[in-house]
Amino acid sequence: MGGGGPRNYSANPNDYKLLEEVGYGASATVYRAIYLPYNEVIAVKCLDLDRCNSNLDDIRREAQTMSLIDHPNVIKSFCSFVVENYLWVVMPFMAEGSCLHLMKIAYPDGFEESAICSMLKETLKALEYLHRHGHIHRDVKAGNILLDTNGAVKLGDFGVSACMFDSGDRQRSRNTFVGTPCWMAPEVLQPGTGYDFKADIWSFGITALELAHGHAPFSKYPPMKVLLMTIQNAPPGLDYDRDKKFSKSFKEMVAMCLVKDQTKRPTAEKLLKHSFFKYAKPPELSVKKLFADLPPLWNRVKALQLKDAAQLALKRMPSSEQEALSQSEYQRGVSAWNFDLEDLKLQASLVQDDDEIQEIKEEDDTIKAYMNYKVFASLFCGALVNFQVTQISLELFSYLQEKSVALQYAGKSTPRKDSIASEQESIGEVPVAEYEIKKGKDLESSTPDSDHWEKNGLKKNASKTELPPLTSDRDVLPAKSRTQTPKARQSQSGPLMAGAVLSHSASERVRSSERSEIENQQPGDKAHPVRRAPSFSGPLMLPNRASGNSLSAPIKSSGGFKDSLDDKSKPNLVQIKGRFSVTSENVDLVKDIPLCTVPRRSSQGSPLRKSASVGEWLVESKQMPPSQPPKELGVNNVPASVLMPHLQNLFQQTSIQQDLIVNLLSSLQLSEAGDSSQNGKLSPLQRPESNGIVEAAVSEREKLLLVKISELQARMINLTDELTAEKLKYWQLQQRLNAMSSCGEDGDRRELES
Ligand SMILES: Nc1ncnc2c1ncn2[C@@H]1O[C@H](COP(=O)(O)OP(=O)(O)OP(=O)(O)O)[C@@H](O)[C@H]1O
Repeated sequence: MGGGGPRNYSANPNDYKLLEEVGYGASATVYRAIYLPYNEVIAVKCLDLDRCNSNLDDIRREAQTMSLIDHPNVIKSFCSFVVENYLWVVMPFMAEGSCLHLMKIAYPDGFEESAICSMLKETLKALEYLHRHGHIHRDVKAGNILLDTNGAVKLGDFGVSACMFDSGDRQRSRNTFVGTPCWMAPEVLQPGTGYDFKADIWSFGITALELAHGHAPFSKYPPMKVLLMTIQNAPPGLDYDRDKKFSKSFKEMVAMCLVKDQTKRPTAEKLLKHSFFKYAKPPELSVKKLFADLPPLWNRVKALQLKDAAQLALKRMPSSEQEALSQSEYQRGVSAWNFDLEDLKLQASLVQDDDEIQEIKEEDDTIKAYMNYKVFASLFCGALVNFQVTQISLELFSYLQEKSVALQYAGKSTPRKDSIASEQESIGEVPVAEYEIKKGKDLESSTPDSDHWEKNGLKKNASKTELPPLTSDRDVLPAKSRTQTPKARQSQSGPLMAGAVLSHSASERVRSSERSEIENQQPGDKAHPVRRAPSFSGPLMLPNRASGNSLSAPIKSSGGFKDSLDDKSKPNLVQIKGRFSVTSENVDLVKDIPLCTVPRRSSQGSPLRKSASVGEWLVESKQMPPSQPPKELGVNNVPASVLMPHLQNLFQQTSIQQDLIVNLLSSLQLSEAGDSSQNGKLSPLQRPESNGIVEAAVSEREKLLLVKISELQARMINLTDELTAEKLKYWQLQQRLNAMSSCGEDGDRRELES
């Protein structure tokens, strides 16, 4: 597919030299790149097709649509083509990144009104154009408003990632939607009501609040709560007291957008005439100055990623789970939500209030929480809950494994081990404090190692032409950026034409199996290590982003999006709670990590197990000498802030173990004393014997007690194993039930169809 711009861009990946990563989303990583024939800096968005499950013909169609877009405020694509399992989309490089990035790095409390006004006006122009041409964007948010060095503002994420999730099925009524809950209009969240381009106006209003406050309303809540609040609460808005610094017209404009009744929301065209936009300054004046003193985009992105990684590492501490999940999701600006609204509402109805969420938080025990998820899911085992969060569930498992590994001090390999290591390595190299932007420029000193590409099995451009500096003296490559470069194992590339697309379709059909493969791939084989960093709060890497994100969906009047017709493509969900779910695709993982993540005692003897009685992890001190540092944690490289909670955790567990032994000892002593007195005898300890005899008796007694303790421990292990086995059986039964229920539904549907 040739470019629609004044120049043509080839579909040969060798003509492109990928440089630094400048952004990442749910299923794509964006790179600054050079188009070698023109020596021109461009952006390449590498969309991981394995992470999307939509019809590639639709992708082609949407990509074509995107190339036809011609508006100064909408990012267009020059061309797009498939490189192995990635769709490369070539587009103009927006050197200052997204508004979200800018806020995160330098304006955490939002921008001043004049800048917001300019940004919003440009965005609104883009929406007006898109709506006029029959498109809904569906993902308007600060993360998709892109800025150029001259202050130009463009709406991004149009039709590319969006189209990926919008299969041809969208013409049929369906019930799934992809978007970001905080920005989603109530009618979008309410199945059956249907929505149209006015949904973009709601998102636009939310984006206005986001730019004003530095975060979207409800962003600190988990998605189900956001869903409920959006539907049930009064619309958010600028507060007349709290937001004193903002003008009345700004407040009014926002209020007009955030009306629940979509028919009462203004069109983009009408909104552009609102008094708020009347005196908007040109963005070259109001926006350009915002990034005057900032380091280059890629260094900002790198700093944010490192900060994010550090936060994620801290978040692994169980106490901060829930909120952190939501926050990080939001902070990463990712919109990979895909859920069946009916089912999600079912779940949401169970999340009654903050107390309940708090309860989960306070359990402070991921294992326990995981079991709650199982119970939760069992309530719905017949209902086929389709909250597809395969990646997150894998990450949850990985996290659990990591937690076990960290506690074990043993070198057992886990699927995530390498990514943790690399994450920790990064953290170790750049202290958390340095992530702050005030030191962001330090990152510029990191330079790339050109062999690194090849070492990592990543794409290295065929051309070795040395290029003169292309943008500015800021064009310094960060050392690690290439590890995030997508691989092109074979250059099976070419324009995104039917042939290429169809040839790829075969791989699409085996995506489920590939997904698990992806999770198990070797470290050097990773295309996006940062994006896949183990995290509770990472994007929902969905196997089936089957609808929704595209602005190129034809404008539909109310009434669509009712039936979910793609249940078959959805893996059976086994456990679910919030964003965590275990699908049948995870069965192997589940087996690898025994249910409840209670490590079975292997022939070598696992040093870690779960006590059936105290519900806490017991660690056998013999097998985990305190002096030995945990290998996986890479003590030397991990900041104390990251390590401390692990150590505290460990300390706590060791104390519990000690307490348990002391209690056992005293209770045994008591019972023996009782036995002896009952027999009318003094216990050996009470007999007036010589010291030597007493000592011998005491040591004999200690031995006995130790034997008893061992017996008790062995019993506990057996009980735990039995419990695990029972849980496994229970889970298998649940699986069967699910299968039966989906068979029944299929049968019903076929009957209805016939
Ligand atoms: N042309 C571009 N120039 C510079 N940076 C870009 C460009 N396009 C995207 N980015 C950056 O990359 C990030 C991710 O891009 P994009 O939103 O298109 O990916 P995505 O996978 O569709 O994300 P999501 O769907 O989660 O919003 C953006 O937030 C932005 O910071």
